[in-house]
Amino acid sequence: MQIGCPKEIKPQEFRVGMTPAAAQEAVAAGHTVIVERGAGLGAGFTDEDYRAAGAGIVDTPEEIFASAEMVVKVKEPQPAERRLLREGQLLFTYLHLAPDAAQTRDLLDSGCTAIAYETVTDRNGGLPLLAPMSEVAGRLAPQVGAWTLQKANGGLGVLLGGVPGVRPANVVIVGGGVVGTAAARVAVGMGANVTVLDRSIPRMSYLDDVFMGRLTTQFSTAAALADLLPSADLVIGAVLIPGAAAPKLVSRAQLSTMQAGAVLVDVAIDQGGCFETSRATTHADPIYEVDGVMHYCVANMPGAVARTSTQALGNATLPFLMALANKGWRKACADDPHLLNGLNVHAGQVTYAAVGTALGLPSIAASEALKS
Ligand SMILES: NC(=O)C1=CN([C@@H]2O[C@H](COP(=O)(O)OP(=O)(O)OC[C@H]3O[C@@H](n4cnc5c(N)ncnc54)[C@H](O)[C@@H]3O)[C@@H](O)[C@H]2O)C=CC1
Ligand SMILES: CC(=O)C(=O)O
Ligand SMILES: [Mg+2]
Repeated sequence: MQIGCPKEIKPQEFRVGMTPAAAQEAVAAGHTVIVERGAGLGAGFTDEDYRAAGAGIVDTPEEIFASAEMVVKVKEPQPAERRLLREGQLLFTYLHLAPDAAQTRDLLDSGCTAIAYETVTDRNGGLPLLAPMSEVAGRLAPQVGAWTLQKANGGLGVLLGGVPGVRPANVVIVGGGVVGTAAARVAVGMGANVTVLDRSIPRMSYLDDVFMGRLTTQFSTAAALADLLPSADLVIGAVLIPGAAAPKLVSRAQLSTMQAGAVLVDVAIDQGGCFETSRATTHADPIYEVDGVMHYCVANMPGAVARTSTQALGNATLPFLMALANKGWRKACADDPHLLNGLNVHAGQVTYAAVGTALGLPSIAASEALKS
């Protein structure tokens, strides 16, 4: 199979879809890999590294999209990339379609087959291609929250860990999954007073066990969150209903109950955000203020630490990438129901129910797409 890896073009996105190690494995299995010139530089990989792995270097994204049977990326295709997608072409990347009607329409119109990293599952009920980036974004969330809390950035002027004689910051983490747990680990490590809200009792039981009294868990209801907001210094949004638009858990009216200069970090922004006032921002301009409350809503947080993130993502995607290349997407998905769960769009149809529901579009079962 011809596999193509273009340079990411989302603002300040320095990750790359394939590492030289992944290219080397694909080439060793008999596939052809083409990589756009400079695609790996932001993550620390030179064109020479890819050449040494047996990949070809091409100058433009047009060359990649024109000849690759499978395009491997990190972020959802941007409008200029969507114009290059072809009927029958396989796209393997993050998509986050539920909050993104324009992208969904373009993918449907292109006739491509698109497998979304974020809805591929594993046998433990996890999301193995989302998890590595959630580990990164979760660890970054208290770090960027602490930065935003600094006075010069519009924040309260509160140090997360406090100092002897002065209380630490109150950090509320909504959603105790992969992002929430990673965020809790760092926030606890920085000395903050941490509360994690979730609706899964087994999840809270796990957190209670591993943190051994270093944080508080609370069942997530509107009332519980309303109680915590007035004293919260930093609120981290980390909920997920897989494939679906994030539920809005803090309304605009509730911002007035918070302290001026308190900070919301909405990690769930890639699924539309879990605070009513969230709108996606970029690393170039990450924060804004609404009603006195600072918001950080970068949809590609792991791009900030592109070296770590590219390696972590590449480790997780490689087995699936190899299955897709070796068997073709139909057989790979027929053999692996977890990979089939990643199928979001095929030949002009939505193949993931939560995406169809969020956007008011008809959808077919992914298993039906295997037959067409
Ligand atoms: N902005 C960025 O750069 C990145 C964003 N993300 C996003 O972060 C979000 C969280 O991802 P993961 O932690 O991997 O998901 P996860 O599935 O591991 O955890 C989500 C948690 O939310 C809980 N939850 C669901 N509804 C809830 C509610 N109403 N209140 C409280 N908790 C609730 C679930 O029980 C689960 O424990 C996703 O939207 C993901 O796409 C992930 C990586 C990077
Ligand atoms: C998960 C995601 O959207 C990211 O890593 O950018
Ligand atoms: Mg995203």
